[in-house]
Formats: sequence, C-alpha cells, structure tokens
Amino acid sequence: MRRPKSREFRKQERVSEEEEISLLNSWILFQPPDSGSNPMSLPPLPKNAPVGPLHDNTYSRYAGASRFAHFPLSKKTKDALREAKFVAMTDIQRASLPHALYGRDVLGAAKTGSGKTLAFIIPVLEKLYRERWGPEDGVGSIIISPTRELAGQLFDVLKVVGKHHNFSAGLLIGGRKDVDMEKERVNELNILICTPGRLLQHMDETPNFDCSQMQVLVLDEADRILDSGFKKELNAIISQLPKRRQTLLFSATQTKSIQDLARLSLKDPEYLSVHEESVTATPTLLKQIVMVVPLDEKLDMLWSFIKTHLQSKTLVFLSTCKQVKFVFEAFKKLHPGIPLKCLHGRMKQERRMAIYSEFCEKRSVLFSTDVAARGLDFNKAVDWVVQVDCPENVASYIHRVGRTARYKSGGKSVLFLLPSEIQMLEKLKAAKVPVHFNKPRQELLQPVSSLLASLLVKYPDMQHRAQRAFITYLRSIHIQKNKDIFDVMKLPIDKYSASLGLPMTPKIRFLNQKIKSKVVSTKSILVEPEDSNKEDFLEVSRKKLDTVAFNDEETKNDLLQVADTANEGEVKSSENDLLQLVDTANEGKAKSAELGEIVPATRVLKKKKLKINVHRPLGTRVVFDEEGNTLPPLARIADTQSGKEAMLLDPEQKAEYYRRMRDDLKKADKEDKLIERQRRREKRIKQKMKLKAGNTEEEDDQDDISGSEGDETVNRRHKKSKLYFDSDSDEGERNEATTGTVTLEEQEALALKLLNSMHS
Ligand SMILES: Nc1ncnc2c1ncn2[C@@H]1O[C@H](COP(=O)(O)OP(=O)(O)OP(=O)(O)O)[C@@H](O)[C@H]1O
Repeated sequence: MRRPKSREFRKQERVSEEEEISLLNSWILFQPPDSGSNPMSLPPLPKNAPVGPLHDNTYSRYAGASRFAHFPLSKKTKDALREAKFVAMTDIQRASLPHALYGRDVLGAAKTGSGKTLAFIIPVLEKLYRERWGPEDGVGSIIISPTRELAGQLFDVLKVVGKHHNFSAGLLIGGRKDVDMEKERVNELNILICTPGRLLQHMDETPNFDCSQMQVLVLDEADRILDSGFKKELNAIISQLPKRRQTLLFSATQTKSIQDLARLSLKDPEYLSVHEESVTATPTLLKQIVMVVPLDEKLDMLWSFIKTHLQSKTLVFLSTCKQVKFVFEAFKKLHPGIPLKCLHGRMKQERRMAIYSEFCEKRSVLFSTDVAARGLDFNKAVDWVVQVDCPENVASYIHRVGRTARYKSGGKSVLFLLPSEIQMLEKLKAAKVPVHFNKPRQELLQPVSSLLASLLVKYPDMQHRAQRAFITYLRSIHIQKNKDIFDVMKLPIDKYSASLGLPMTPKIRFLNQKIKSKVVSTKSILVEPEDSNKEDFLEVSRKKLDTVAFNDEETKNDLLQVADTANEGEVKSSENDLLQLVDTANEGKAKSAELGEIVPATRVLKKKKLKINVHRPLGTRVVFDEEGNTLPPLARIADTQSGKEAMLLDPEQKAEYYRRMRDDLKKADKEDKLIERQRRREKRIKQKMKLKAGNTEEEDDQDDISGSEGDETVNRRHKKSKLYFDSDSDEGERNEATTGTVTLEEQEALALKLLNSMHS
C-alpha cells in the first residue's frame, strides 16, 4: 500500500515542479523552430552534446533533435517514454513536436504506422503540465477519434505516456451503458478521448458540461472526422469550443481543403507532411499485391487464401456488416483450421473491444468492415491484409493496408479487383502506391461455392444471411460515387448469387429497375460500337485474367510471393497484358473474335439465355407452336395422355377440371398465407423480445455500408429505422411494415370476435 505523501514532501514537489516548468518554458521560447520550417531539415544534435540549460544562460537547440531526451519535456513524460522504450523519435515526431510544444497549430501527415499518436499525446500532456492543470480546472484537452476501437487504443497510449502525471482522463465512446456515471464525472476530467457522437451527447445532455477553458483540441484521422460523415457532429462540437486553443490534426491522408480547415479556425497552421517527398505513399516494408478476381470467384479465392495461410495473422476487409457476418459464419462452419473472428459496427461495444484485444493477442483471421481500417495498431503484427472488396478510394486503401507493416516491421497485402474495377490501379499508381500484379496458381484454387450451397440447405438461417450479404454488397456498389470504377450493372449478378450458395438470385428492386432501363437501351447499345466494346472488354479481360489461384504451404510462402519474386518479369508482363487489354478492348468486337471467345453482345442477352436453360424441364419434350410459343398446359397433357385427350378437351369436363384446379390453388394459397402470417408473427415477437433485452447487435437492417464507427448517434439513427424496415429490398421493407400493422389489426378483430362468441 502506498503511504500518503507528507505535507512537506508535497510542498517540495510543488516547488521543484514550478522550477521545472519555468525552465521548460524558457527552453521552449529560447530557440523555437522557424514558422513554416520543417525541423527535419536541421541536423540532429551530436550524441554527446549538452542538453537543456547551458552555462551561459542559453539552452540547447531542440528543433531537429532526434531523441526524446533532447527535448524540453517534463521529467514525468521523459521517464514514462524511457520506461516504454521510446528513445529515438520517428520522422513525424521530429518534425511536429517542436512546433506543437511551442504552441502552434499543426497539420501532421505521415505514413501509416509511423508514430503519429505520440506526436499529439506528448504535446497534450506537456501543455497541461506547464499550465499546472488540476482536477478543479476541468476539461483541458479533447482528443477526437473516428472509431471507438481507435479511441480505446489512444487511451491506452495516454495511460502509458502519462502514467507519472496526475491528470484525470476519460474514454467517452458510444455503446457504453455507464453514460450516467460519465455525466456525473465528465466535468472533473482533464483529458477526454472520445468519438464525436458521444462527445456531442455530453455537450447536449450533461448539465453544466464545460469545456470553455480547454487548451488543446486533437483530431486523429483528421480527414475522416472532417469528411461529410461527421460534418454535423463536428460543426456542433466546434461551436461549443473556445476559439483560443491549440489545434492538432493528424492523419496518414491529410486534408488540405481550405474549407475544412476554415471550420476549425486554425491559426497559421504548420503543415508537416514528412513523407511527401517519399517515393511511395505507403510503408516501404509493405509488399502490395493486386489480383483480378471475378466477383463469383472472390469467396473461392478468399477461402483458398485462408487455407494456404494457416500460420498467418490475417485481416480481411469486406464492404458491409452483412457480408462480414455471412462470410464469418459460413467459413466458421467449414472449419478452415485457424480461429476466425469478426468485427463490425453493429456489434455490442464490449464484444467489439473483446474481439479487438483477442486479435491483438492471437494468430487468427479477422473479417472486418472499415471499422478496423484506420489507426488500429494490432499488438502482434498483422501478416496479411486482404481486401476482398475494392476500397471506395485511395485514402481508404492506404489506411486499410496500413494495418500491417507498422513502425519498423514488414507486412503484405493483397487486393482483389473485379475486372470492372481496373481503373482503381491508375488511381493507386497516381497516388504513389506501388502495387504488383500477381497470377497465383489456378490448380490450387479451392472452390467453396458448392460447400456453401450445402451449408445453406443445412442451416436455413444461413440462406437469409447470404441473401443479405448479396444485397448489401450490390447496394454498396450502387451508392458509390465513382461510377467509372463501381458499376453495379457490370457485375455478374446471377453468378455472384450462386457463388454465395444461393439457389436463386434474390430480387433487388433498385437493380431490377436499372436492368429494365438497360434492356430498353440495349437496342441502341447494339449499334453503338463503343459501348458494346466495353462489354467485350469486360468479358475478355475476365477470361484472360481469371487464371488466378493460390500457391500452397507457408514455405513457398504465399503463392503471391512466389509468382512475384521468382518472376518479376512475369509480373511485369501480366501488368502489360492488362494494359494491353484496355487497348484491345477499344479495337472492338473483331479482336475478341480473334481471341476465339464467344462474347455475348450484352449481359441482358446472356441472362435471357440463362433463364431458358434454368427453367426448362430437363428431359421433357417441349412442344412449340408455329410462332415459337409452348403449348398451354392442358393441350400438352392432352398431347401426352392421348387416351384421355377426348375427355380433357370436352368443354364440361374442362370446366370441371379448371374449377378443381382453382379450388386447389385457393387452398394452397390460404395455407401459404397462414404460414406466412405465422412467420411474421414469430418474427415480430422475436424482435420485440430483442428490443426489450436491449440487444442492438443483430439484425439492424440498414446496413453499415461504410462499416464505420457504430458511434452512438449513428446507432441511434439506425435503431430508429429498425422499427420500420425489416427487409433488404427497399420496397419489401415498407411492404412488410405495412402488412405487419394490418395483420395486427386483423388479429385484434379476430380476438374480439372470439371473445364475443364465447360470451354469447
Ligand atoms: N519513437 C518511437 N519509438 C519506437 N516505437 C514507436 C515510436 N513511436 C511510435 N512507435 C510505435 O509505432 C507503432 C505505430 O505508431 P502509431 O500507432 O502512433 O502510428 P500512426 O502513425 O498513428 O499510424 P496510423 O496512421 O495507422 O494511425 C506503435 O506500435 C508505436 O508504439
């Protein structure tokens, strides 16, 4: 047990702290970095150079120093840094700390995993220390993170570096039940680490919540917090903060938008982009691979990848929560031989945190939405980042792959691109992201679709999950802004549905409308060579690039590597192939004929052909009339049962036959309705019970396309919609909601009738 410090000791401590603060202030003011300069351009202090106050009343130069020990930092901070083995500074720390310590606003940009967290945690601690901030002063600094997991991680770093300081700090994130306790204590906290939604909730609901004296505002992943997803929240937050404050913004993909920065009222900010001159925008030790994978082969490819990388820690990104849930559940049932986990914004907070910690500790495969794309520093290095679905933009790509190859460790990533998404490559190259093409070995591909189909039969709930995954993925593509890359009409929808194990392609209203309009325009497409060429290109490139699969064993370590390093030339040539294909496509259909491909003119035609094949009864002779129509059922029966022909064609008998059929149909219809009513009723009861139990995790039907945050406000919005929308098709959702109400009324009426009849 710690003995309470004596009064005398406390007094002495105070005096020495005051002396230290005075020294630090003089040191910082003595030789600050020039405004607009990057301290990285200054030579570091020689190893044995004296540090701090010098004998002639001067101080050593700290701008440009490369070790924490050479900086005007408090002993408490220096001790903690040393204990955590932080000795030499990273580039972004060298560049931004001198400006931040001097009190300037900073916009810091540096590659993922390059140590930006310390670049803002240290100035926050030092500022409050030098201001002698205490419990009675309330909120002194607010650090905002876009996701809960990242906020939790920042809190952990703060606990490490600030462990000798006496500040109180709080983690305010959505999904935690102890909001009332937070409200009671939030005004006593000195440092708040929060997500925008929860902070705003306190600003709105906590009596006397006061941050009018706060000194430092930090936005980690600043570009994300400043983008439209958080616009309203951030504007409301900023409006309640004092104008006189220091603001620090950090991200691997920094915003330079004047409008964004104007919202924050920055004062002559220092823009420090330490890797701007670098040849690549991603970590140098990161090996990045791109493979072209048709949509209907993505799961085969992913499954094969997992099976051939059982010793790796792998992070898999998918576009939507429903995809994550489906792939996780399905693959889990197929027992790949490595633990699987999933993380998405619709999970309960405790579960999210638990999964995050488990993945930090253990070798496993984590399926995730973009909720894990930014900032997270998984303790034991992630070996592979697999992007099954194309990220919405380059920034998103950079953050996702940045979960591996952090600080000084290496890592690998692979991106599956659809043939229609090839333009993404140009964007990556333009942003200095060095990617290599790879053609893993076809023979090692382990198809999983048939296994999924059997799973869906065995577990009926999996069918529902597969449908949701299917629909939400298409919707995620549909709502993307960049239509040059993301075009839902270019997707092989039926094949994709089959690849998930679905027996039939689910109906999607928004897509049906699109297809209809495409059918109308098909006529003109057929006479417009340019557009039809596009289709040709799609088919040709698919055929040519389809030949991908994974190598076996870890030793030949990932098929990817073998093909890549063993034959750099081959990679190059495949890349060239790809580029050539674009040209080839522009040369029109003639070229594809040369290639020996039978290329359908449009997808619509292909689909029609498929339909006929699917619905035609196998092994039965189909009789067509002269116009090519099949004969009506009765005529067919008459044809096959020649003995009864006369009877069935007799008008009275025919009428009788039709009457019986009608009755049978009515009966079947009635039964179906009853079953359906019962199903809906059970579903409603289930939902009510879930609501009562406060279970927010499952079946939130507005899918989280961005896969982000799961912040409190966002969740509240979703919860609301949950009451009304309960199906994937927009139309279906509304229908079901309305039918649900009518059924309830009907049931009440029925109950009343029953009661009356009992009393009478
Ligand atoms: N000076 C340092 N010395 C040693 N390790 C460091 C130093 N600074 C940071 N690190 C380590 O580097 C890793 C990455 O740091 P951090 O999470 O701050 O990166 P980041 O730049 O914020 O990445 P992201 O852009 O993905 O958010 C962490 O494990 C951290 O402990």
